[in-house]
Amino acid sequence: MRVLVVTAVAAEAHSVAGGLVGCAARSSRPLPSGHTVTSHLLAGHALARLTGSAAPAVDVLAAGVGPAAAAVGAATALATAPYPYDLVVAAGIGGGFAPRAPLGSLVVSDSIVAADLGADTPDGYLPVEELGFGRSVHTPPAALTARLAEAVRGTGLPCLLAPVLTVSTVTGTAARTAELTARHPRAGAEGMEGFGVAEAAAAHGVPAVEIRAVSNTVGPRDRAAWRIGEALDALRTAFEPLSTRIFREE
Ligand SMILES: O=C(O)c1cccc(C(=O)CC[C@H]2O[C@@H](n3cnc4c(=O)[nH]cnc43)[C@H](O)[C@@H]2O)c1
Repeated sequence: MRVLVVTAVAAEAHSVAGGLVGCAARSSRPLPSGHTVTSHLLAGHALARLTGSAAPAVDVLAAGVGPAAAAVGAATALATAPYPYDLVVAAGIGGGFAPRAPLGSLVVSDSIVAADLGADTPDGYLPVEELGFGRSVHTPPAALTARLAEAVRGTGLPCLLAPVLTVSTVTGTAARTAELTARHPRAGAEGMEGFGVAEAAAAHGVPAVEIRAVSNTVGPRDRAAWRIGEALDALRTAFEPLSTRIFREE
């Protein structure tokens, strides 16, 4: 399986790469945007065994913060890759919805939702579907997300299979948290890139999934409570079983 992992920032990309068991960076491919895709060959990867080539199995890209940067980075990587990808993963730290997704836990997306892609009206929020154009939800393959979540749980880390919201503005008030929770009662996490990555993947006919390691709780802003280091460690741990099990499949 060839996998493109898209993070926002380099620290997240390093955590992902650090979790890819038994491999180091093999090559890097600069994109016209100035970003770099770093390629990793998983040890014993079946494709490499078959071809004898150093074909990369997992490519990691730090594309920038926000859905637009993520979409541009992912789309450019997909369009310029010398081989087709089988899966795109949006990965990074994120806000967790309490009590479902505590600090340091993981959330695997059973849907990737653009939570602010719509219209505000006196009668409430309308998603783009109700405005008559576009889409605000991508649904990853259920069998794949179940296996990803199960693999992550095997590390001992709590892992929720739930909707992951994409927002352009980090939630920082109780009122906004309540609004999002009312609209998405099962939401596990929010981030700022997943929907952009999923749109790019969909344009290339490749399935996409999002994985968030919870660094902070969605709610009133409290910088002292952020656990970014813990979340980056959890992200690294989560990618270990993905690289030893799921990504090795043909
Ligand atoms: O200044 C703040 O209050 C604040 C709170 C949380 C996160 C930020 C960021 O600038 C990080 C954005 C970056 O990290 C992801 N992320 C992490 N936590 C959240 C969150 O609670 N809501 C949305 N995104 C989050 C995000 O994907 C970005 O890549 C600032």
